[in-house]
Amino acid sequence: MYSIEAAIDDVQKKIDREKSLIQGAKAMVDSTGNSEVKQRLEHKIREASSNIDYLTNRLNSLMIEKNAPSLRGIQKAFDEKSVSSSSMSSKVVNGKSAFDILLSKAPLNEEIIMTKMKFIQMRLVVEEQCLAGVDKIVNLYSKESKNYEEAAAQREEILQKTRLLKSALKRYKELYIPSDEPNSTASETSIAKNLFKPLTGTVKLTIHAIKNVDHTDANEQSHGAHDTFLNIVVDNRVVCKSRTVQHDTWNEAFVFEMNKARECEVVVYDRKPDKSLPIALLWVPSALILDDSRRKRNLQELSEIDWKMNDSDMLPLKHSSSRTTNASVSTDVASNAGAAPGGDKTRKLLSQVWLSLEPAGQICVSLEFTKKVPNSKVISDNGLGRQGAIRQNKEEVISDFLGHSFVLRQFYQIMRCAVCADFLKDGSGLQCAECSYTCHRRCLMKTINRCIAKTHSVTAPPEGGESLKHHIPHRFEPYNSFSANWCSHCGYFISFLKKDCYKCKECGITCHIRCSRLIPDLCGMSNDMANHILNEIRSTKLLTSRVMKSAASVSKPAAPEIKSPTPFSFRKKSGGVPSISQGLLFATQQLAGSLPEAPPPPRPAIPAHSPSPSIAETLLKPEVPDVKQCSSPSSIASKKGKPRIGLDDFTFLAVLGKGNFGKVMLAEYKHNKRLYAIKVLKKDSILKNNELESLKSEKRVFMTANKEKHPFLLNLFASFQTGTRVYFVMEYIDGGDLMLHIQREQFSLKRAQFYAAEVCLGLKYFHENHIIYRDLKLDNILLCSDGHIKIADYGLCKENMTEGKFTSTFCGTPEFMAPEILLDQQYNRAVDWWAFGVLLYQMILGQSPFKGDDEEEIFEAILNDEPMFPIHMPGEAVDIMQKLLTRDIDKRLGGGPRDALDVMEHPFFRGVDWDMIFKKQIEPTYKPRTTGAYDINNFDVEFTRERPVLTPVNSILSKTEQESFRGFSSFAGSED
Ligand SMILES: Nc1ncnc2c1ncn2[C@@H]1O[C@H](COP(=O)(O)OP(=O)(O)OP(=O)(O)O)[C@@H](O)[C@H]1O
Repeated sequence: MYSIEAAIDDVQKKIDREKSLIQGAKAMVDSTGNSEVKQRLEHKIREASSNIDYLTNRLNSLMIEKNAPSLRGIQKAFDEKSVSSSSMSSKVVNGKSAFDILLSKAPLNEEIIMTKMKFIQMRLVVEEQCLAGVDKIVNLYSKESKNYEEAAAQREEILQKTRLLKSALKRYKELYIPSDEPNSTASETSIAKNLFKPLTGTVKLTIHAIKNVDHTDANEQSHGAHDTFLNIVVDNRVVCKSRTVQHDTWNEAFVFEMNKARECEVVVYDRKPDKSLPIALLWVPSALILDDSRRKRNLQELSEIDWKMNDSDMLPLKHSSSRTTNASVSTDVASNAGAAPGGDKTRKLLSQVWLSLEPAGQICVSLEFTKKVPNSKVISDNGLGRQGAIRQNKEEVISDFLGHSFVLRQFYQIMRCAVCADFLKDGSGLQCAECSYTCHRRCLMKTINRCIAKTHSVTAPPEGGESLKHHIPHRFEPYNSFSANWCSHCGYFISFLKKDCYKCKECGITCHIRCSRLIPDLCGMSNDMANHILNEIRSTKLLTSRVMKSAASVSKPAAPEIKSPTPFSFRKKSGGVPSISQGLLFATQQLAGSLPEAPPPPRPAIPAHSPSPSIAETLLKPEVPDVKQCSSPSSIASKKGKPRIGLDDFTFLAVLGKGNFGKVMLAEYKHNKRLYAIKVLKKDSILKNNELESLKSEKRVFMTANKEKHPFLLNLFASFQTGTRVYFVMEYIDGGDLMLHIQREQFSLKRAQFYAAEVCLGLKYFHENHIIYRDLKLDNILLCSDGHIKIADYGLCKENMTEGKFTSTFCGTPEFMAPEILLDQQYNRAVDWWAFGVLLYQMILGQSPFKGDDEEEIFEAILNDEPMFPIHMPGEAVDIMQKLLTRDIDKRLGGGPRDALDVMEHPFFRGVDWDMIFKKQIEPTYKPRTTGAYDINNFDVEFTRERPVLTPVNSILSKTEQESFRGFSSFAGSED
């Protein structure tokens, strides 16, 4: 149990210890004549003094906690306030580097101690794994063989490294002081969480020198000369060796490739005639390089921006730009992006910086990194640019076993199998999508826990199956420790000192408190033993049933043998895991079984409506027409007398836009010459990407928008389909989207506020109708000719999201995705308010709050960086953005039960008459210029220069697949 008195006592003892260390060292300094020994002792004195500083700080806060706990709250509130009110406060702006954790001069704090302990623990685990491997080799060969010798030497090296690491760990443990504040020190950085993120690129590492290391022969006689060399190790493979030097100075550069590598290590050796052993090491997990590379990029970009004020307008300008109009911002940005073909960019991460070696010493290095980003992942624009939305299909369930829905996952942490307690060596394993139970693929069949999501008891038997009747409950009690522990259920590393860990007093297993209810009551029984007993039960049962059967066969003729159902099933496809499309096909076949047979398809009609009929003819000829599609203008009226609509009724005039999912074209309705925007989606890609349900949902959301003719939501005129495509016929908004307009000119604060108010009402309506929009961005806000806006693109909407309901699909447009989506957590409508914050930031400041060269960097920025605001920006504007861009959903503006109302009441919207906004009675400050209905100047030339034709689709859909689109077509409210 934590007691402040005990903690104070503990810190005091630690301070005294450091003081006596200093005294001892000082006495030795006076008595030695060896300059190197002197230098090392002096370093030890400095180190102990810095430890005393840290410990004294901790002692002071403990005293406050003891004597005036109320002051602590005030202090905390003050700290928080000073962070939020400082508009320039940001990890990026402060220039904080991910390498700070390794800097030799970094003043100690709890975060550094915790992270270092985690680093060392992880490294120890890796060494442990290597040792196990080497041990196998040692046992395999005879003592005389060369392989044996090599393996034995390697073994000794690993043992020495382990000794060094353990001694470092001991040092940090001695400095650690427990705190009662929940999660005070345990808030892990993203680096600590994703230690094993793979990294691909080229590293240039220059080693300048080392100092203060414990050389093996540091005695009076050596006079500072040692034969020392370094190895650079990437994922346990030596990639570079340095030359041997005598005075710890190299100035040697090493260039090496990291290919999906997870760690890089510099190991310092003292060369000896018989064997050379490591004396110090530096461990750099890939996550550090990735994180620092991203921060450096953002710093560089920020340094190029000059925040200027112009009345109420904030204009971020680029130094390099001698622009007179805002339009050149986007040109600048675009050319900057173009400078990185293939996504390769070299970043100088460290320049002659001293980092800490473990267990003692420092190393001076310079580090450059050129990240290799696959072309497909490069974000083409550093500033504001179009970005398609992404939707990740749900991970494929590859096995249903004991109620678990196992998906194959790749982890970026060291994970432990819940069955055999061994590590997931290559980071891949099975995890239940429902309860997070994690195991090796090979251990699946040895699992004995049932998924609690499906039953109330973890050991309940499967239907007709066997179960263990043992109930020996674990005796769990809260546990805090420095040692590396993994959860016996979900397999994740248990964060140090997070007060969410249990350890069984009897058998010693550890788990998260939240996972403890999922662990079966089999204290003291190994998984192997449990399986053994289960097998015994099974064979006894089988034997008994055979005996019974043979007794019965004396009187009855033998019945055919019925195979007992297997308790698990792998969903198989030829050659392994089934594909999503196979799964879908299966689903649609199932669905088809419940649908009435469709009439045989009529002969395809050749449309005569396209601006280039010859192309259209060739394109459309092979199509299997829609079962309900009208084939000629005369068929506008259906059997029921309701009008029908089809491809023949439109003339395509121009391409207006393209997204990740479809293409939007301007089309003229032949019957009244009215213009519509038609979104065209290919059926085969809908099926291939498992997006049938979202297509249907998109249409239902259109219906919801149509229902009230909401002023700020795009309405649907009709929908129809051909054999290969589906079409949404939408009202045409001729002013273009806000992405185009912001690239033309910066919005004034007033203009941004006006658009934000209208968007806010659109979101409010969606949320009231239990829809989360999930794709708010400038590209999806269209500007009408009267200057008002309409929200478009309902492709990512999630319906039925009543209050308190959560969902989990990973989707959105990278720069706008809320942290909870990125963290794979369950999320709710608050994600729309996060995106609203990003949108507001972009509209007001003309750039994104979270930037990166690729998706990965953007995601890291969203999870770690604080957005920056110009110093002169009005307080309410900063405040609303900070409140919307709050990572904690419960604290996020709009995240509460009052939803939009809280946003509408924020001082940023002070003076806004929401009723007048809704009735469009506020005159917009800006109206897009158009010369007439057919003017497409408000659309990106990137799209409008394309020919408005439908490209050929080669695939032919089966009847069942066609059937799955039944019900899509509708016109003026009528369904097919
Ligand atoms: N009704 C419309 N009137 C005018 N232009 C439109 C209309 N609907 C869409 N657009 C234009 O087409 C572009 C792409 O449309 P949309 O966002 O619906 O496609 P998408 O494939 O779903 O895109 P994303 O990948 O962003 O989800 C829009 O950014 C806009 O410029």
